Amino acid sequence: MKQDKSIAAAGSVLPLQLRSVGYHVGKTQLLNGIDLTINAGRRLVVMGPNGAGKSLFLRLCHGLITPTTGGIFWQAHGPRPAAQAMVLQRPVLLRRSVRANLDYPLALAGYTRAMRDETVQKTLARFGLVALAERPARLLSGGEQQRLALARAWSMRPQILFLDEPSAALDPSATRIIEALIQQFSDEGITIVMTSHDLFQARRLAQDIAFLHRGRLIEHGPAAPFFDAPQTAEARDFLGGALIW
Ligand SMILES: Nc1ncnc2c1ncn2[C@@H]1O[C@H](COP(=O)(O)OP(=O)(O)OP(=O)(O)O)[C@@H](O)[C@H]1O
Repeated sequence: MKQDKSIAAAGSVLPLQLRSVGYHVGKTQLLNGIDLTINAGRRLVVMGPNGAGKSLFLRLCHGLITPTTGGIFWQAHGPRPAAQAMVLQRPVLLRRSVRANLDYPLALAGYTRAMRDETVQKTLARFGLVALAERPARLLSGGEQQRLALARAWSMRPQILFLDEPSAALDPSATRIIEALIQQFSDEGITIVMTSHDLFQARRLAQDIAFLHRGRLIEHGPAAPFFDAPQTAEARDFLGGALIW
């Protein structure tokens, strides 16, 4: 089942603009002076050493936390609640069946019973989850749980998907499946913003890179030039394996 691109076209929430965004807790400045525009249809990978602020960046964009300085601006229509979704490294699943995990957010979004049944069935089929539909979601394997989390996010027809280390806890075969799904979402027109520790994964998936270091955005642009000729010493060290925090 393909996403209906006309929905995105009718009321795009993108681009998403971050203007002088900062975030501090107490006296500690965790993110500082971030200016960035996230354009529709791109795959942006946020990179940087441990503690650079990658997860905070995603949480700010998604609206889980609010900048303490600057602002985050969606395109004029404002984000309808389901226009953006976030999937965490360890997905938060309800203590209920796979089917119920898919049904619940659709019910919250006001889908009728008939629409929910149809959407859930199509989503189960699309993500290879039919045989697992009645299983308790929390008993699925790590790879299956992540697939369910992506399926649940996708079923809400988001225009932009934030993924925080979507395959960090997974083995290579589960990682391949998650990467293929991300690529398919992108092909369907969903904008992807994800963090990754894995340089190989970033090379496979990124069209654009945002490189954070100590809470600052120090490189941002197309992926190929970043990997071939990073502009900053920090990015060069990071790519060479020398910069770990
Ligand atoms: N609520 C908070 N209060 C204080 N410090 C925080 C808070 N949230 C995050 N931090 C700190 O902010 C910094 C950035 O955290 P963040 O989780 O964004 O890093 P990250 O780049 O995702 O790191 P990693 O690659 O290790 O996952 C870290 O030093 C973290 O300890």
